[in-house]
Amino acid sequence: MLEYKLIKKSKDTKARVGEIKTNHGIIKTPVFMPVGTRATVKTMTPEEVKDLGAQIILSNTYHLFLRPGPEIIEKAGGLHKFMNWHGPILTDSGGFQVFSLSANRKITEEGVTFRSHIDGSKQFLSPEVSIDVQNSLGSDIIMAFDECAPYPATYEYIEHSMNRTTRWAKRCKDHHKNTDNQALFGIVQGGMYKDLRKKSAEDLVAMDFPGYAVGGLSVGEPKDIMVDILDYTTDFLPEDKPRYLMGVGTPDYLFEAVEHGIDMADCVLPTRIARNGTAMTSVGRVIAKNGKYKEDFTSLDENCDCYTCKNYTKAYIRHLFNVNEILAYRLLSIHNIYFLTKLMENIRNAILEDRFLEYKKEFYESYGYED
Ligand SMILES: Cc1cccc2c(=O)nc(N)[nH]c12
Ligand SMILES: [Zn+2]
Repeated sequence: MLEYKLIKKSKDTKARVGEIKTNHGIIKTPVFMPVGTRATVKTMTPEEVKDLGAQIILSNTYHLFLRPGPEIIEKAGGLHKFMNWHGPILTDSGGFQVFSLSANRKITEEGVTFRSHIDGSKQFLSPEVSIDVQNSLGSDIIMAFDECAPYPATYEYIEHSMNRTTRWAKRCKDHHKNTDNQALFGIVQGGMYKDLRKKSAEDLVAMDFPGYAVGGLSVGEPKDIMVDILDYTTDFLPEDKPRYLMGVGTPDYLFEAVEHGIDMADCVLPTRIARNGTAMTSVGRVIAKNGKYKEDFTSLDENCDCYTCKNYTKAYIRHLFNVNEILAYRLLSIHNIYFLTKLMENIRNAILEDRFLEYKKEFYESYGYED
């Protein structure tokens, strides 16, 4: 049974520190969750992910539904056993991935038909199918089946989509039986329209979920709109439940999320940009694969104590990218995951010591953000 404990609220912002108790351990929040889309955090072993400070990882219903299929993971004893990760796991419900990955998708009240992006086969996901798949996976936190509406979108489109997502949330809740072991989170939608965000949040809170996600943001909207909608929306979410902002993972967005009352965030960025040769460092982004580092024998980030920064130089990492060595992906993934999990740990400590805004200012100056 999932329980959230609010430990401290910051005085001058909506930032807060808490703990989420799950069957697979306690999560200290605020927390950044690395994404392991297809039952692996790309190029990392679970032991490495754990050593980097990650407390909970994500996996994806859409991908695992298509390959290897929920039956195989259920036969393996569930996702924890299958991938040898014994901490908490959160699975997304599949809706978002259908819209971002598949072709020929058709949304009806019943659910979504689409063509698999792998072999073009006809597939169907619905609130009930999504819950059944997540139940087979055995994740600790499961997400309601929703539509993450595109941006920009008309008020009429968002209103219709949001109300259908609310009806789908009710179907998820009615269908979900394994409530002791899997906490179902509702996902607030409503696009960039405050009255629709309010209605979505209130309708979901009335269904009394154990936690709430804010979806439909970081979908291409300007940052100031995202922050404004997020700040407005979290006011309608209960203080005694976890709040999760989906799909956010750059340092500035993590600071903004925490500042406006968010406890959990996830993003593929740290491992995705790593494979593209980019590192997030204490002095901003470093394009480590860039030829200018050919003879730069300094560490990737002199203020970082991760395995990569302690043992390798920019010149070596650039060499690995230059000759397409797989170790390049691993070394930058190690650093980027550590960087974001460490950042959230530092943010948590700053809230506990009543210096969140000072820490944000200090980090922004060092990273090169304008506040
Ligand atoms: C992964 C992700 C990112 C961003 C937004 C969303 C969303 O609105 N709904 C779901 N289910 N997932 C999302
Ligand atoms: Zn490092």
